[in-house]
Formats: sequence, structure tokens, C-alpha cells
Amino acid sequence: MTVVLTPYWSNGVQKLRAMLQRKHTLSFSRRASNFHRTLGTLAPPKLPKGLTPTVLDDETHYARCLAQLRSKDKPLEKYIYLSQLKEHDHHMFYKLCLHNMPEITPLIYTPTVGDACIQYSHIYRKPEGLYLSYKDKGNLGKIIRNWPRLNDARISVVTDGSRILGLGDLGINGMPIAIGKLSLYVAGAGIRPDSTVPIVLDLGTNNQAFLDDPLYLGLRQKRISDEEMNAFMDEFMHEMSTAFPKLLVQFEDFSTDHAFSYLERFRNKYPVFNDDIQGTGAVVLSGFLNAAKLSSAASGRPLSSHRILFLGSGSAGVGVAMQLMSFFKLQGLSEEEARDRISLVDSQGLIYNARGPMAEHKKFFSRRDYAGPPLTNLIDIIEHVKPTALLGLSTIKSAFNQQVIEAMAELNPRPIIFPLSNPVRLSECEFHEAVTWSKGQVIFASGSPFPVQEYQGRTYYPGQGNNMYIFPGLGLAAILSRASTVTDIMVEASSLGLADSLTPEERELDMIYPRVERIRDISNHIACAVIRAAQKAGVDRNQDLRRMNDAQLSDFVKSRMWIP
Ligand SMILES: NC(=O)C1=CN([C@@H]2O[C@H](COP(=O)(O)OP(=O)(O)OC[C@H]3O[C@@H](n4cnc5c(N)ncnc54)[C@H](OP(=O)(O)O)[C@@H]3O)[C@@H](O)[C@H]2O)C=CC1
Ligand SMILES: CC(=O)C(=O)O
Ligand SMILES: [Mg+2]
Repeated sequence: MTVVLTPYWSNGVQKLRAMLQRKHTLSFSRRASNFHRTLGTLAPPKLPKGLTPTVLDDETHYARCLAQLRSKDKPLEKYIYLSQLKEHDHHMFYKLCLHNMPEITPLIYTPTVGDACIQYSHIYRKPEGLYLSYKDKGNLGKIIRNWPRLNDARISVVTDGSRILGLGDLGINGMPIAIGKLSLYVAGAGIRPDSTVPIVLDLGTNNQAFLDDPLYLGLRQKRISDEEMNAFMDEFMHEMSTAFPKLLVQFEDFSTDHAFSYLERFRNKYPVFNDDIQGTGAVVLSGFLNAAKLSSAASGRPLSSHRILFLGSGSAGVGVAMQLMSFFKLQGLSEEEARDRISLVDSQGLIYNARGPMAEHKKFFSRRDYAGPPLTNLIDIIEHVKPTALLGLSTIKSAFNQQVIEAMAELNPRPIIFPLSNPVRLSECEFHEAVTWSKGQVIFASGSPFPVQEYQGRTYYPGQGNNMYIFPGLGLAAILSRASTVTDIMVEASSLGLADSLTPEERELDMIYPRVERIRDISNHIACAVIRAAQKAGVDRNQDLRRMNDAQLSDFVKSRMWIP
């Protein structure tokens, strides 16, 4: 039984004590109301334990929680503290998030969530989502229907743990990534906490250290075959759509081949999207739109003349490259011309046709105009391609070394350098390096956050090119419009909406992404753009929103955001 003390009850504690003495066991939980008291679980016939003589008002308790958080030394300890706070008092957890986004986002999301995933089987305390394993095949529907809030569910983040950030196969330990993304849905776009469903699919792991770890929580077997996985995924998606008829599914951190294949398999059948391919594509297109303007203003060269070089050609690299095609198309280039502006590098070097057979997802951008010996050294590739922008989605720490950044700065008065790999320790370069080696000329965005830099008396602001700017608003739009599918045009609209959301003050400071403190406004802006795109595509099942003008739509979106 849960008792919440409201102001009207606060002088009724004596009555409550008497009541408690008559009951056997009562469990009290605290709720964020302006006045509340913590009671705890009680065993009769004793008086309540933990009943403080003072009334705990919200503001004082907020200050207490923030002080407790800041008293912890290690980011992982802070992560554990915040997880527990979320479990006990999700209003206070989200209040802390919303008022301290730059401080808390790196704790509940990248980079700390990477450590939480690596350590998950060791720091685990209680279930925090749905765990579905290959052993459950044939019974997935029954297990999914165990979810306590079937009718409330609107958004699920699903991972199979096979490529968590740049950390590789972490098996069932991928759960914190689903939880972290969903916390950002709530904090960033006001999705109701009880409508979120974190899911990890345990299909085995090829991580031998985990298989040998007695505390590992997942199945002790190698990953299943592609054929077995396809059958499992078909059953899973079918059961999800029947159990949760209003659910949007975000695929997260599937290994590259499966990321592409399941997006294609399900995107026209269910409302799904892949965050690493589409969310990352959208966030980078957005930052690139703003960066290219700054770079072209300095070089005097037209926007259509940019050339982009990618280090890394996995789900993220190719997803971003695909989305950046629309940058060039917006400048009036044909598809062929746009493709020629993009070059990809993988672990074997520059990708070109004459190199020989390659994975399907690399073929589109494989260069046709080079047939010489393999180009494997990044400096040689930069000299060959002469890029205006260098993007890293390779998981190779320090791949953008001093020589690379200097080579980019030599070619461009304002080089665009985006080391986008996560977590921060896998970033292709650090912000202070890029600023110093380019002598303050770099236009920079990274996947994980870096601190602001001072260089020669000027302050430099790093952009965070992370899909966390996109998925909350995109998801909110899909939920409110009840989109039957998530179309490419909706994803592009999210990107243009983000690019457009900078304030004049942010532009004045050469920022290419807005301040994360404004995430709710940004998500509102993105959501409106995406809802309009869904309407244009005719995939909106809630057609009431069509009657609203833009101001009414924005007010409506705002009114639907949950506030702690
Ligand atoms: N900022 C953001 O919002 C996001 C960032 N990411 C980050 O992007 C990174 C990559 O993710 P994803 O694409 O899914 O991962 P993949 O493992 O699929 O891709 C990694 C790519 O890097 C290439 N690579 C590996 N080693 C080298 C090397 N020495 N030189 C050049 N290329 C190399 C691989 O080559 P090969 O193909 O030959 O194996 C592959 O193409 C991760 O760190 C992830 O965290 C992902 C999503 C969003
Ligand atoms: C940010 C993200 O989705 C990733 O690194 O995989
Ligand atoms: Mg991801």
C-alpha cells in the first residue's frame, strides 16, 4: 500500500501512526509533491522508522539530492546514484536532469553509460526493463505481455547488445544504453516515463570475457546464426506490435550488418527507426549545414563545393553519408554529383571499386574514379581527396593526430572536423587538440561532450554531434501524430528542424548545435517539423493535428510534454 502525504495530511501524522500500529506491513513511498515525508517499509508493531520531524519540501530535497550526487567522486558511482534516485523518485531524478542537463547527460548517457554497460552484470541490482532471450523463442508474446503498463507504452529502445557505442559486443550488458536513451526521451522531449519500454534481446555474446565471468547475467552461449536471428526478430516484432499497438520501436546499437538488414526488413511494416543510421545521419546533417556555412564564409567557396571524407564506414558512417547526400541535393547537385562529394575509408583504407569485393552497405559510396594501389594512410587519403570536412565514426582513438589536423588546416581556412566516435575515450581527437593544432580555425563537433576551450584569449564551444539531439523530438512527433511508419522525409525534417533551432546568440558564438539546456524547446521545434513531414507523407494516423496552424501545433506539442 502506498501512502502519499499531502499538505492537508501533514498534521495528521499521529492518526497515521495509530493506523500503522493496526496494520501488519505497510510500505510507504515518497512522491514528489510540494510537501512529502519519507516513511519506509515498516514491520509491526513498531512505530514508523525514518519519519523525519521536518517536512521535506521539494526545493530543499532537490538541493540535497544534487549535493549527494556531487559528493561522489567517480562517474560510475554517480550513475548508480542516479539510477537509484530514478527508481525511488523519478520526479526528482528528472528535475535534476532538466535543471542540470550539461552535468547530468554525460552521466546517464555517453560517456558514463559505456562504463555502466561494461560493468552492468556487476553493478546490477534489479530488473529495469524487458530481458528477452533466445531461450524464450516461441513464448515472446507471453513474456512481453508481462510488461505492467501495456496500454501506456509508446516508445521502446531495443538493443541486442552487439555493438554498444564503440565498445563492441557487450551482450545483455547493453541494457543501460536502452535505459539511458529512454531517460533522454523523458528529459529531452517530455515523453511520459511510464510510456517507455527498455528492451535487451539476449541472443548470446561472442565476448569471451563475459562468457567466462561468473557474474555475467546473460545466456552463456555464442551469438546465434543469422537465420536463427531473423526468425527470432520476426516473432519479436510481430508480438511487439500486437501487445503494444501504439508503440514506436527504436533499434539501437545492433552490429552494422543487422542494423541495416532489420531497418530494411521492418521499416515499411511497423513504426521503427534505427538511431545509429538515421538519428546519427540527421544530427550530423544538421551540424554540417551550419558548419558548412561558416567554412564557406571563410573560404569564399560555394556550399556545393564541399568534399567530405569519412574515417569509418559502418552503420553510423554510411548512415551519415547517406543523409549528407541531401546537403548536396539542397545545393542543386544531382545524385551522382552528390555521391562524388563523399569518400569513405574503412579498416582497409579508401573504399574504391577496383579494390575488390566489399560489404553491401559500402558499395554505394565506393569510388569509381580511382584505380591505383590501395590508399591506407590517412594523410595520403587527405592529399588525394582534398576534403573540406573530416568525419570520424571509426572507434579509433587519436586517429586524427596533429599531422592530420594540420593537413586539414592547410587545405582549408576553416576545416570541419567531427570526431564522432563514442564514448569519449574512443574519440578520434580531443577538442583542445583540434583547436590548438588548427590554430583556432577548426569547426568542431564530437560524439561525446568535451569542455569549452580558451585559446589565445578566445572562447571556443565544442558542438556535440550526437543523435540525442534528434531522437527525443523525432520520437515525440511519431507518437503524437501516430505515424504508421517513420519515413526518410520525417528524418530529414528532424535534421532541418534542429539546424534551424539555433538562437542568434548561439550563431554569434559560431556554435553549430544549440545549447543542450534548451533541449525541450529544441525537441518542440523538431517535433513540429516532423509532424508536418508525416502529414505530407500521409503516414499520420492522428489527423486532428492537420487542422492546427504552426503556433497551435507548437502549443499542443508543449502541452503534451510531461513535466516532473
Ligand atoms: N555521435 C553519434 O551520435 C554516434 C556515434 N556513433 C559511434 O560511431 C562509431 C562507429 O559505429 P558503427 O558505425 O556502428 O560501428 P562499426 O563497427 O560498424 O564501424 C566502424 C567502422 O570503422 C572502420 N574502422 C575500424 N578500424 C579502422 C581503422 N583503423 N581505420 C579506418 N577505419 C577503421 C571499420 O572498418 P571495417 O568496415 O573494415 O571493419 C568500420 O567501417 C562508434 O564509436 C559509435 O559509438 C554511432 C552512432 C551515433
Ligand atoms: C550515440 C550512439 O547512438 C552511439 O554511439 O551508438
Ligand atoms: Mg547507438
